[in-house]
Amino acid sequence: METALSVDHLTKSFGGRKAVDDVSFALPEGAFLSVFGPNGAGKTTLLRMLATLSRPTEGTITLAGIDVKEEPERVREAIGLISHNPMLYPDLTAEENLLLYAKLYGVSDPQKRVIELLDAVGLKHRRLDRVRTFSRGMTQRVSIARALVNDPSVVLLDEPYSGLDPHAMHIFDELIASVREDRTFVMVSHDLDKGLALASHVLVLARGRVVHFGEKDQMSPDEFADLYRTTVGMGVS
Ligand SMILES: Nc1ncnc2c1ncn2[C@@H]1O[C@H](COP(=O)(O)OP(=O)(O)OP(=O)(O)O)[C@@H](O)[C@H]1O
Repeated sequence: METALSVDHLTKSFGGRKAVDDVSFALPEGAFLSVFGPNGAGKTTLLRMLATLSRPTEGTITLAGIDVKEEPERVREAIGLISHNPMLYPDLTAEENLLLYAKLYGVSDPQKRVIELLDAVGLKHRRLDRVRTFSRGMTQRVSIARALVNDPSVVLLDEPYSGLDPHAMHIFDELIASVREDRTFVMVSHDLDKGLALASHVLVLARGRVVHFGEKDQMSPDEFADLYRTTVGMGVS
């Protein structure tokens, strides 16, 4: 199986402090990595480097065979990012926002793709409303549609469940299941149950370092819960 994502000796320093400290792991195509760890462990910093939003201080990231430092534009075409920032224009409608991204990525038949995506996230009926009139959960749903507009091979998710009600969480789970085939996922989550349910691989960080990386099935849920408790006990960095 092809390697979808390879992270080698990755470090990010802010001032003298290492937020991510010598992290290495590799994921095969189609894997779903859940990243866990206490506040300040370096999860978002890691995800931001994968998303080309932050430059590594040391080490390399190879995503879909492309070196992130050398060709960040090509990497951006291969990824979709769902984060706390919805990356939407509040004064544009849901449809206008998605059309903008679809055209930016050169999607063929953008109108059709946008309607499909809005339908998939349960917002087709609100497509002509401005995003500023949406609730947080609805905005999050448009943001999920935005992240999938370019049909990315790697999807990066930072706490995707935050702000979603149980119904929207269910829609999100179904959406992920429906787009999961042939894609690789990296998801930062504080929700152990949700994260483990989706994961094929698990990464636990504390103080920027890898505490555990492996296939989910290498450990029983109880063993994992014990490991996580110990990690959280390592505290905020
Ligand atoms: N732009 C920045 N400038 C300085 N320090 C930063 C910056 N971004 C993150 N840090 C520091 O890096 C460390 C890791 O932060 P990060 O946001 O990656 O943690 P996290 O695991 O995502 O935490 P949380 O679970 O609270 O979201 C923290 O000590 C944080 O203060």
